[in-house]
Amino acid sequence: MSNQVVSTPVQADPSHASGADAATHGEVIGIRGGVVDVRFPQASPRIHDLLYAGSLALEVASLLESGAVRCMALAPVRGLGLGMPVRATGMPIQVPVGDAVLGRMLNVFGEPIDNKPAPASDIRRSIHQPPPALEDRVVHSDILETGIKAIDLLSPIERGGKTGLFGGAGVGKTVLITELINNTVQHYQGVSLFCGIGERSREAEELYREMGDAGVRDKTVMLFGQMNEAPGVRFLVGKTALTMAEYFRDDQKQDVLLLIDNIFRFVQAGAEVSGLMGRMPSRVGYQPTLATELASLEERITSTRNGAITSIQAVYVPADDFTDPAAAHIFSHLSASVVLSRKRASEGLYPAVDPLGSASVMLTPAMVGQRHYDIARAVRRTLAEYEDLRDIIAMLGMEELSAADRATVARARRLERFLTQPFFTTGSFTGNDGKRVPVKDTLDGCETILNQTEFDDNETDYYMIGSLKDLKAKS
Ligand SMILES: Nc1ncnc2c1ncn2[C@@H]1O[C@H](COP(=O)(O)OP(=O)(O)OP(=O)(O)O)[C@@H](O)[C@H]1O
Repeated sequence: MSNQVVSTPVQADPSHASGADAATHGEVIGIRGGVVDVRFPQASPRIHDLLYAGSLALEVASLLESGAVRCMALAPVRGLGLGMPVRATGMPIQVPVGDAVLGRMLNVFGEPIDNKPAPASDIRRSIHQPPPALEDRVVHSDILETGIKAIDLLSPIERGGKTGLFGGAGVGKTVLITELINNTVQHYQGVSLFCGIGERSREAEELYREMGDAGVRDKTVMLFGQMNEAPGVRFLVGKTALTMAEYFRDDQKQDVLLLIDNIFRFVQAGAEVSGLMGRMPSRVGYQPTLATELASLEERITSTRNGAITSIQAVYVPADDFTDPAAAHIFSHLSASVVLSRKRASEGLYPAVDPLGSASVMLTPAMVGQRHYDIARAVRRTLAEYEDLRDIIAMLGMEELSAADRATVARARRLERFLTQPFFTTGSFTGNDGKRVPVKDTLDGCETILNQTEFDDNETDYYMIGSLKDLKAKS
């Protein structure tokens, strides 16, 4: 199964059949990793055109002098040599769109990697599209409930907006995005697209199986350009996903849920390509075109009068440094950010959502209601006060605290534990059955803890439960 995902078949060469003329023929004049230079003696192709050197697909990335072009290779360049002939197709990568791609696992060309025949769609679209015009965009003011307590309470997801799941290596981004798929896709009125960029093929395989088990594969499209694939593929697969999402939104007038794991790998692939293209690196070694490349993808993820694209994107944060230019740029595109903290993960407080670092534009009284807003603020305040008291507790012990501070600590520790939650997707290795908690129960639970004055119960009873009703069952 996993070797299905890792394979990088190339798109059937359309110029082959049509008998391309001399103007479409060039030769390889330079190879530098995944970047290939080609000279065309007559008319040179345009930016984004697809070329073929044998069966190796290339995409024109920039124009050089005297009919030469610089291209990204879309598969390993092994076997390619200087002087080899190259054919231009005269068009960009075009992928199938529409119902035929539903239930399928595809690559950057929209070709199957699930051992089934190619999607039978008459409609193909170029993967390079402009973002919708400003006047066509609409802002939705609706919340997508996830059933995950920490997210629904502190960083509600905007329907038609973009949410980022930020975190360093191994803090639970993939687990969280898989749980979000499990909790939202089944209840979502529309289609879902999952785009795997630069992650492990094993995760793709697991996801494919889980989608099948959850019975949601039929209204989901899965696209992969994984870790082992050429940087050009990792750079473009997000655009393939967007092209399919745009068709569902604009032509079929459907709402689309777009999940991306991991958008940082798109930036990273751009940096790899940029280095090979010979561009001077910019801050922290990133490509000088980071902001425009990211915008070319993010600006297309938007809602119009036709339908909404709600996107949830995992964002790897290198070395847990949130000032990293890639993380900072991605952050600026989002309406909600869920920050995962290594400290909480190391304490086993999963999902490791940082209550003080996570935020959402939806967390206002007008959007979530005054009660939700007040409870979220009180939870944050209590946890922030506990953070401040931690050093004193570490040095002097709990005994030195005033009665009021001791009550704050007791409430905060109960809140921290109450905001953990068993996941459906981790049930097999934690032994805890997953729980989907309605936001009403989350608010009731937090309110009860915030109003608590007697602390004779056991704080560990609050760990890994769903709503407070489970606490009674547990004790
Ligand atoms: N909600 C959870 N419940 C229990 N364990 C979890 C949970 N989330 C994460 N973990 C543990 O943390 C490990 C890493 O999680 P995950 O693969 O999601 O991290 P990641 O942030 O995607 O990592 P990477 O950046 O390396 O891809 C999991 O294999 C699991 O053991």
